[in-house]
Amino acid sequence: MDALKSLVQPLVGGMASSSMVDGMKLVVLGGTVETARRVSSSAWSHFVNSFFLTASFSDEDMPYEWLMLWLSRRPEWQRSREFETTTRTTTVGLSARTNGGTELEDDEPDDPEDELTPGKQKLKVVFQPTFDSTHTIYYKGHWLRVRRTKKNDGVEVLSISVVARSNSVLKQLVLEAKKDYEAEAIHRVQIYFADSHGSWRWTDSRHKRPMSSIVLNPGVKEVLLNDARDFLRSEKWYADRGIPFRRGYLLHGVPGSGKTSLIHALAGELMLDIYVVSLSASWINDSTLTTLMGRVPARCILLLEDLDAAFTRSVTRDAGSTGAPTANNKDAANGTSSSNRSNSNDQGNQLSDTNTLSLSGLLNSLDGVAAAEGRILFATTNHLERLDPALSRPGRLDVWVEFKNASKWQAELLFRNFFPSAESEEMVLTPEEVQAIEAGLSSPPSPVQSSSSLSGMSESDTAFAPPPPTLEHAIQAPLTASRLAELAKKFAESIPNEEFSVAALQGYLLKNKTRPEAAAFEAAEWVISEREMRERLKREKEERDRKERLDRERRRREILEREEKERVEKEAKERDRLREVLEEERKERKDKAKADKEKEAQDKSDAASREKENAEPEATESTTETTSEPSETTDTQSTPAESVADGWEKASAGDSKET
Ligand SMILES: Nc1ncnc2c1ncn2[C@@H]1O[C@H](COP(=O)(O)OP(=O)(O)OP(=O)(O)O)[C@@H](O)[C@H]1O
Repeated sequence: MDALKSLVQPLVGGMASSSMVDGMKLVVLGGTVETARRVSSSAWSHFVNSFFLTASFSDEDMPYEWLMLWLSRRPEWQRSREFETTTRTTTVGLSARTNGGTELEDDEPDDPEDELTPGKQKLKVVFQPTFDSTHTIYYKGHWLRVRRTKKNDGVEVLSISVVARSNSVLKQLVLEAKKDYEAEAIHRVQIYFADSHGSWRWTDSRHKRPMSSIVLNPGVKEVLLNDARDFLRSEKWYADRGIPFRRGYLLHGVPGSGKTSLIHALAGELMLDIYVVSLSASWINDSTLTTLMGRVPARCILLLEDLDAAFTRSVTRDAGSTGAPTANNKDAANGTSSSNRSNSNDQGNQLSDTNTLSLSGLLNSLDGVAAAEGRILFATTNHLERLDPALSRPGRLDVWVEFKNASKWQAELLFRNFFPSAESEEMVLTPEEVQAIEAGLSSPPSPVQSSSSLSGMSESDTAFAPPPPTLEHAIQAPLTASRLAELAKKFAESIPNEEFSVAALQGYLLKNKTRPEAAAFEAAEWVISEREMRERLKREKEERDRKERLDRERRRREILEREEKERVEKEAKERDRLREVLEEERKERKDKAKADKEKEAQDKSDAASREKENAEPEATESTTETTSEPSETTDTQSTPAESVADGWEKASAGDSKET
C-alpha cells in the first residue's frame, strides 16, 4: 500500500487528499479483479475446447428425437432451474414425448368435460429447459454438458460435451437413446417424406394398423404379406443369383379402396418404416428422384404415390378424366425428357414447367446403379391405363394388384369389423352399464342436461335444448354374434356389388357408428340417395361442361370476328395510304410534265431567237415537232405504285362483291 501511495504521490503532489488515494486504490483493485475473472474464464473455455468432445444434433435429424426422449427421462433435465413453458396439442405417441416434456407436463387430472366435448383439442402445458441453458448430467462415469440452442433459421441444435479421451461415450449415449426410442416405437410406423433438396425428412410416427382392419377380397392380403416376408428373408438367394435385391408392388385401382391403408398395415406387420415420394409434387425431377432413391435405407418401404403423374404430369384425379396421352405424356412415354413441357400452358391441369420428370428418369431411379437394394417398393395409381409397360419389368414392379370398389363380401366384413359383438374383446362393459342397458335406463347424464343446469337454466328452458341422447346413442349394447352376422348380411345385401368404394361405405358406417341396426336397415335407402346424388352431380357437371364449352366457343368466335375486323380495317388503311401515294405521284408527274413543257418552250424560243439571229428558219421547225412526242406517252404509262393500288382496288372490289 505504501508503494501505491509513493506511486500516486508524485502525480497528485502535495494536494493529494487521502480520499483520492482511496479512490485510486479501489480502481486498481477492481481492475485487478476483472482481469483475473477474464483470464480465468478464457482459461476455462480454452480448457473446455481442448479437453471436451462435443457432438451436435439438429432437430432435422432422427438422433435429435432419440436424445430428446432420452433426456426427458433424466431427472437432471427435469430439474432445470430455468425452464420454458409451451403448449402443444396432446398427441398420443412419440412426437409428443420427444418434445422432452412428457414427464414434465402438468399433472392436472383430465377434465371429465373433455370426454363430453369430442373434437375439442386438448392443450397441455409442457415444461422444458430453456434454450442456451447448460445442464450437467452424469452418465457412465462421465459428466455430460448438455445445451439446447436455436439457430437464426429456427433449427434447434442439441450439443453434448464430455471430457473424455475418445468419443466412444458419446457414441454409446446415442446408441442407447436410439434403442430406447426404438423400444418405444415398436408399436408405431415412422413416416418420412421426400423434400425438394433430395433428402428424407422424418414427418410422422403413426400407430401400426392391424392387418385385420383391412378388408380385401380373400387371399389378397395374405399373398402380399407372404411375398414381402419371403423377399425380406431371401437376400442371400438374390445375391447368389446376381439378381438385384429389390421387389416392387403396384397397387392400382379406384380411389378409396384401401391401397394406402394396406401399405401402412404391411409396414407395421413387417416392422418397416415408410419413405414417401409424391410424384405429383411440383419440384420432383429426374435428378432429385435418383438422389432420393439412392438415399433410402436398406430395409424400408418406399412408397411412390400417384405413379401416373410421372407419365401425364396431370394433377387431376377426376374419374371422368380419360388419361388419354397428351403431347407431353407421349414424350414421357417414349422415354424422352419432358423438358418441352413449357408448351403445356393450354393444358389447364398440367403442372408448371419446373417439373421435369421423365419416364427414363423414373426407370433409372428404380433400378439404376444408384438405386438402393433391400427396399420394398410400393407404387399406387388410380389410372393404370396411363402407365408404361416398361414398368412391369422384373425388379421394377413385379406384382400388380388391382383394387376395385367394394364387393358384397367386403361390405359384410367391413360391417362386422365396424361394430363390436358381445364376444369381441374390444367392448367390455361394466356390470352397471349392462344393468343400465337391461333396465332400459338412459345413459349417464347427458352433456346438454348438465351444462344447462350449470348455466342456471330453469326446467322450462330445457325445452329449447336438443333432446337428450337416447340409449341407442349413449351406450351401444354389444350385439350378439348371431345378430351381428344377420345385420352384416342384411347390410351386404343392400349394397350393390362393386359400385361404392370401401371408403364410401366406411363413411356411411361412421355416420351410424352407434346404430348398427339402423346402419343395416337403412343401407338400401342410402344407396338410393347416393345414386341420386351421383346423378345430380353428374348432371351438374355435364351442365357445367356444356356451359364451359359454349363459353369457349363464344370466346373463340369473338376473337375470330375481332381479328377479321382488324384485318379489314388494316386493308382499308393500306388502300388509303396507297391512294395518297398515287395521288402524290400523279401530281409530281403533272408538275414535272408542265415544267418540261415550259422548259421546252423556253428552249424553243431560245433556239428560234438564235436561228433568227443566224437566219436559218427551217431547222427550228423540225426540232419543235420531234420534242413534243415523249410528253404525251408519259401521261398514259402507269407507275408501280399505281398498279399496286389498282390491284388493291380490284381485290377489295372483288371482296365487296363476295360479301
Ligand atoms: N379395403 C379397405 N379396408 C379397410 N379400410 C379401407 C379400405 N379401403 C378404404 N378404406 C378406408 O378408406 C379410407 C381411404 O383409404 P385409402 O387411403 O387406403 O384408399 P386409397 O385406395 O389409397 O385411396 P387413393 O387412391 O385415393 O389414395 C381410409 O380411411 C381407409 O381406412
